[in-house]
Amino acid sequence: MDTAAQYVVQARGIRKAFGHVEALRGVDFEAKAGEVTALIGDNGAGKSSLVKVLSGVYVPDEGELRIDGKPVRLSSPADLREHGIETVYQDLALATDLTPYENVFMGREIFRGGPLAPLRLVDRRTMRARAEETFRGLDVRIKDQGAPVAALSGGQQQSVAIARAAMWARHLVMMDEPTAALGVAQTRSVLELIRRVADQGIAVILISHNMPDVLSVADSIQVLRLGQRVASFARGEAEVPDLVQAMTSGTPAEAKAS
Ligand SMILES: Nc1ncnc2c1ncn2[C@@H]1O[C@H](COP(=O)(O)OP(=O)(O)OP(=O)(O)O)[C@@H](O)[C@H]1O
Repeated sequence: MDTAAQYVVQARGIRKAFGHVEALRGVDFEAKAGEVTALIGDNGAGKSSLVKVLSGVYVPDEGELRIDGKPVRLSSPADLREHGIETVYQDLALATDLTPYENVFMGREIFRGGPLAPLRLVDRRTMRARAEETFRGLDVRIKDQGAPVAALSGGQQQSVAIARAAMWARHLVMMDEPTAALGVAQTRSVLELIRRVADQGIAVILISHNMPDVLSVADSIQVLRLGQRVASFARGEAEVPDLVQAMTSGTPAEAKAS
């Protein structure tokens, strides 16, 4: 039986309005450790708004948010990091003139002699070694670790952003359309990377418009429509037409038990 404690993140009855627009109208949502949970829905269904609530960017008007079973109030993205939650946004937020390891540690640098050392010298060697260990652990292969991120392919840049999130996340990584700009081969390798991140015991929330991608990688698929969750499918329970049907005409009454 499902219990609150079994979920890394659990949202209940989340409401968020912007003036007269009700972006979220009592959304329920949950994600488990070690699983990829896809969040799908037509344009304007409320996916980005929900992710922004889960990442502390928006404070919900109503509803409850639990992390590891405990009620939390996230009111800034900094709160989120404290809870071990990372987000990979569409623009990746990489500094393209910096190397992969500098990006991994951007804003979280390690200093020689620790945080209280009189001379704040960045410990490049340790940072690079730790970042490379993370890349290896996730099988992210980057030919030239000393080159700026700008020199990498789109797929490799996406992989650096995902590996960075996975390294810092203790609980949850959220990814907004991570394969939208990629070709076929790069998409496949990023999907495999997403699977490996989940296999490390982290909960992954994946927003995607690409139904075959979602079906290939997700353990659970949750469908939003008009600011509400209208369906929830476990792996193997749905094919593309079922997803499209739920996205375009689902009603909460039709939702399968989640
Ligand atoms: N900051 C905002 N101000 C006003 N309205 C907003 C704001 N953010 C979202 N909305 C509205 O809330 C609704 C849900 O939008 P949201 O971006 O969450 O949907 P989405 O499912 O992510 O859509 P898309 O796939 O197009 O990104 C839409 O009607 C949108 O216009």
